[in-house]
Amino acid sequence: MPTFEEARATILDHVTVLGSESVPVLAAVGRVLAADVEAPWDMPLWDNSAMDGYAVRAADTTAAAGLRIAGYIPAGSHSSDVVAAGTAAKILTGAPLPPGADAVVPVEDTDARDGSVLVRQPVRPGAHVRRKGEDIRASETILRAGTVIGPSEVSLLASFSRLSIPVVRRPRVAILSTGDELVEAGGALAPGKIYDSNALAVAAAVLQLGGEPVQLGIARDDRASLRALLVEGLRADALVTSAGVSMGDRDLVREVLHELSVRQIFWKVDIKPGRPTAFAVHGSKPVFSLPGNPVSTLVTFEQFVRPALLKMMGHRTVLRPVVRAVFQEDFPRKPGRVSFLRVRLERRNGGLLAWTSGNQDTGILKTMLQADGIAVIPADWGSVGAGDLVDVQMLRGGVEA
Ligand SMILES: Nc1nc2c(c(=O)[nH]1)N[C@H]1C(S)=C(S)[C@@H](COP(=O)(O)OP(=O)(O)OC[C@H]3O[C@@H](n4cnc5c(N)ncnc54)[C@H](O)[C@@H]3O)O[C@H]1N2
Ligand code: MOO
Repeated sequence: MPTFEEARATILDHVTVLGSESVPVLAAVGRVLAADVEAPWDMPLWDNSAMDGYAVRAADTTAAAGLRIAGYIPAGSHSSDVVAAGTAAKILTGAPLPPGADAVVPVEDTDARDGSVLVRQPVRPGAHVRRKGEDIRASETILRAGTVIGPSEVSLLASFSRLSIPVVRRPRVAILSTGDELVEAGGALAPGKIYDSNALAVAAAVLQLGGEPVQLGIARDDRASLRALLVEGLRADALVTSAGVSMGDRDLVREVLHELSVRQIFWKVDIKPGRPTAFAVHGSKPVFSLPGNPVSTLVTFEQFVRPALLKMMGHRTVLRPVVRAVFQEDFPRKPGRVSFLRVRLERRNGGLLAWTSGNQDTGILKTMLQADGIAVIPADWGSVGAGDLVDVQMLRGGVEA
């Protein structure tokens, strides 16, 4: 049976980055650039003023002489009139520097009167001038493949009028619930039946990381039903099933997958919850069989499916940030397997404190809702005590304002 780390590493070894597609820049937000982007031209395109003021010859400003105002260049216009010795041109921020000028004097450092301007302090050549190409040079690589597209990247692309870019495809993730007890949410319940919450929970998790969920519905605990839906699911980029993988005599998922030539890589991981998790591949497509208890489904998705899908989408950062926190209670446990504890976090005096969010049974969904993170307790630890330092995977970013 693989350890937690072995299982996660094995999964990541078996998945590869999907192909790419060209999409509009706004549709690319949060997605991963699939090819380097080069600057088509210099940025700025030409020398221009960084201030509202006067374009001058720096040499003219050494004597406190008045310069005749010989032109006006607002943003959006340009002038090819040379700024001759003893003259200045009024200029606004962003406007191209006129020929002859080599510096800009901000308006607040001048006194203008009767068509001429007095510069109070000498300025050096280049003062308040944004040089052609000072930000970016033509043909420079401005974005590297692997970059996650956000507002700064979009700003850069828009400044070059680049409206579409190649990004890694979003995985289509087929989702299958299994079990005779399940009824699709919205349907009528009968004795012994419960609503299928896992399918929507997994779909939500897939959406949250940028994938495209494909709902297959519910397979019954018989071979024919499972087979039909699993075949359909294997057409997607990845398949996630829930339930039907433990010891019950009706836990048929792995058997039917095997009949469909899906190669099992492992079954069962040394973790709690989530031990019956299975991982298999169909060609290069990953197939995750998660345990059915809704908390186990969410926790194992988080630990195994999320990093794999992020890798398929080209992300290099596939794991949650981990923080160290001081545990605030006693949690009895025996050494053996890694435990995932749902914890609340609080920042006090610059340090992080962690409490369990309540009952840790896998039948208790409420404590998943109340968790800020998942504390990962190493396999060889015994009981966790107040004061112990624990590593916590952050499920939500940011802090309350
Ligand atoms: N003899 C053993 N029994 C069990 C073991 C074991 O090692 N030996 N492991 C237990 C653990 S741990 C888990 S987790 C479950 C996992 O079993 P399955 O993945 O086969 O899932 P089921 O038994 O079908 O269901 C478990 C539980 O979850 C509910 N469920 C299932 N699917 C959904 C869904 N889509 N939406 C909402 N709830 C769902 C189901 O009704 C059960 O209550 O096995 C233990 N047993
Ligand atoms: O995997 Mo079970 O996941 O411990 O509830």
